[in-house]
Amino acid sequence: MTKKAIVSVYNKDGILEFAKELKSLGYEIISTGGTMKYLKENGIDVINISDVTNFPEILNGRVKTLHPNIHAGILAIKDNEEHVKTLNELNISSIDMVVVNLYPFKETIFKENVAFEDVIENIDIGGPTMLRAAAKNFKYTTVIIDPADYGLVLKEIKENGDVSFDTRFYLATKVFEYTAYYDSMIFNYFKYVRDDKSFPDYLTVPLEKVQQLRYGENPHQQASFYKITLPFIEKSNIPNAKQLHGKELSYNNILDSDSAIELLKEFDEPTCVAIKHNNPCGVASGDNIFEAYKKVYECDPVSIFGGIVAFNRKIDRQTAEELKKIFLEIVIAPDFDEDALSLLSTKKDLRILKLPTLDKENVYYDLKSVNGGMLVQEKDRKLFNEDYQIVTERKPTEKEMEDLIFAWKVVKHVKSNAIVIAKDKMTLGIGMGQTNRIWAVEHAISRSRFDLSGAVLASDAFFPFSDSVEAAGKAGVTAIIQPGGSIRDKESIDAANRYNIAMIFTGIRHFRH
Ligand SMILES: NC(=O)c1ncn([C@@H]2O[C@H](COP(=O)(O)O)[C@@H](O)[C@H]2O)c1NC=O
Repeated sequence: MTKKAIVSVYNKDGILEFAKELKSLGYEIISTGGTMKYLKENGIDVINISDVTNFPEILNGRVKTLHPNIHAGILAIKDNEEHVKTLNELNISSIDMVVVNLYPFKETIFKENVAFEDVIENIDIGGPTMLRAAAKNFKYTTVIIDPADYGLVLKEIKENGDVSFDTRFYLATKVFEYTAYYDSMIFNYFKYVRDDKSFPDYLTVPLEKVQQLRYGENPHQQASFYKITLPFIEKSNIPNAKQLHGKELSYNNILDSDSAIELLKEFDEPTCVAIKHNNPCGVASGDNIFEAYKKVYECDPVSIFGGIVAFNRKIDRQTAEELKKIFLEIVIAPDFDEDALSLLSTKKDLRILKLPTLDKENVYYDLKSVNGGMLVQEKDRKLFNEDYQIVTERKPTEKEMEDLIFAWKVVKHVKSNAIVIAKDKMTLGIGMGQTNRIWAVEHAISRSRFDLSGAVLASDAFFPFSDSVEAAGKAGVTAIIQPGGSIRDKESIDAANRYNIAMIFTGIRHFRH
């Protein structure tokens, strides 16, 4: 019996050549309106889908292939006598191949100012229905969703007379991969339009591969990088950064760049951030980014080696000249002066990334994987409560207050237990990832290269004992910012008063695990 293929494609790339070859291999082609017209105009004889359904395409194309004559033809188990008998009785032809790709939902939602009606019309219904039916019945039906697979299918038919089981299984898997992704975009888009910020019972996230990575966190681990393809989430992130120069990004580069960008977003004034192993090793604000970078370098000239450095202003030649002096993995900025870029580009291996924006609106859920699951939370985008309290006898001076806010912004991005000591909008000591708070304080003090007199200290969570305040006081710290909330707060406040330290309770903590 003549084999039959349904061809109904939005993306017509390669379809002419494919259809021509299919015909020459003895297939009959059944097509929908636009596809039929295109194939016929190009000299390929096809059967109108309406001649199979005995029904016109109606409702502006909303219903064209949704018919039992089509779906029974696709879904019948070809070696099941009952199924074959039913097809014969109802005069339904068996379908051997389904070639379908879908309305461009993603491209539509990414259009600027797109009308919701347009979005709705670009939800393909008939296409996924045929694809899913054919993919379910892959033992008997070949299904092609991706034009890249036309060649593979033709090759197998030419060489073996049919498509192999393995290939049909592979093609069916691709269908479910894509239709799940497609539906996930629709679900997230609807939720967004409804302004629904709840945590759904079933969470699907539309993720598209950006890059097959050379390896994961370590060279023996394979890895890939995916981006969320939703138009309403902020663009100031690593998947949207444009690489202007250098080797391809590694897994760890992507993680560190993400941390750098997220920290940078806390600041409006010219600021530079240096990240090493996912923690800041220097952060500073200044009148310009050259000054900010010089301060960052001074914070910790050892750790910055091989680090990631990010700026919230365009990079000029003077700053590029400084950056060029040391080995850095990545430089990130919203833009680069031409001469600065050519100077940095003389460093063969330096990766240079340009950020499209630094906006911080509409973040997607914060997702973190655990073995066998995913933790989902809101992103930590709050800095402190409006009603923060000054709990000591002495209030912070205006200068201390500026430095306290600076240190608080930084400590939010340091792995817990986290302590940041800062002065003149520059980190002087950072204690990160310690298993108790006093060690984080001691680390921040002992690793500092500076005299800490007049410096301020930020702690990401409350002090359980007064020992941290004592250590800070002895080191010369004059003001502290911390959440408060310990049952021993009074002991910390008393210690602060003894050292004439001004202390603020923010009422909000910033653990980062
Ligand atoms: N409504 C239907 O029965 C239906 N059947 C197939 N489609 C889609 O229509 C498109 C092709 O249409 P045309 O051949 O008219 O250009 C394909 O993307 C296909 O997935 C349909 N359209 C939307 O649901």
